[in-house]
Amino acid sequence: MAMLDVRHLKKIYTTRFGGSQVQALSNVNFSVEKGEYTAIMGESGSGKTTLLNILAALDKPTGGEVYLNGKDVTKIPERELAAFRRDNLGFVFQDFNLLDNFSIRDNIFLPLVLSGRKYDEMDRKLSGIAPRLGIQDILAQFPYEVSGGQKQRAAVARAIITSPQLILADEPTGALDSRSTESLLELFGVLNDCGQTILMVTHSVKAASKAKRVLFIKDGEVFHQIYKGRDTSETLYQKISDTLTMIATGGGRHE
Ligand SMILES: Nc1ncnc2c1ncn2[C@@H]1O[C@H](COP(=O)(O)OP(=O)(O)OP(=O)(O)O)[C@@H](O)[C@H]1O
Repeated sequence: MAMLDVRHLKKIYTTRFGGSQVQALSNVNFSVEKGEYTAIMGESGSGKTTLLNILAALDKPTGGEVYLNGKDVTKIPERELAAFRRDNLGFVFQDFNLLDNFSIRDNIFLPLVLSGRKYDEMDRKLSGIAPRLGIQDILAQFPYEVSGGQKQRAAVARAIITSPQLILADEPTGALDSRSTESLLELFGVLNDCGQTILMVTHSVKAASKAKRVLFIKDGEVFHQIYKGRDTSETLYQKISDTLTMIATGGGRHE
């Protein structure tokens, strides 16, 4: 059984007043096996964020199902959603989403605090991951006192401290300079090598070329996908660029 199974996903937004409708997703189908590292690409407005929000159970689809380890996340009752997300998913966002009034340490602890863990346990978990992320020296500092790259590393620590089934990343390198981008992508690679399943929405060909598989969304469907296989990141980079050019120039479906 696939870890994540997305079936016939459809999302139609209806504007509040005029009743005009936007079809953001028409029929999205794909699955992700445990341990995969997948990037999702597509032109602006192609429905990537909509898809990620539905996978994260932050929004409901108009139709279709999303199974995470056999459980349909679209059917989880509202009152169970926060706990479901906390127990199963790790999030990494473009703008880090750290709380300014919390130290880096407390930001990282937050999901564990919310699920009622003891301080000793939280501290033990953090000691296990902080050196790998290179953030041991900034744990007492506040988000506004550290660099963008450090903030994103703290956000990754917060995402993995609960040992989530799946990391969902939305444009994680979008606010980073090239050095921090490089280091974040390296970190995702290491996490994936250790078995972490990652799904990342990105506009960056560079970021996507570090994944093991790239899905392209167009017109609300999965239009094409590329597996890295034995290719180098450079070869994958070229294949992604070619596909994006084809999409932008209205090329035909490739599957
Ligand atoms: N809340 C909403 N109400 C109405 N339409 C929406 C809403 N959110 C998104 N849309 C529309 O749905 C479509 C898909 O949007 P979405 O944000 O998922 O695309 P995206 O691929 O993530 O774009 P980008 O790369 O620019 O972030 C777009 O046409 C967008 O205008």
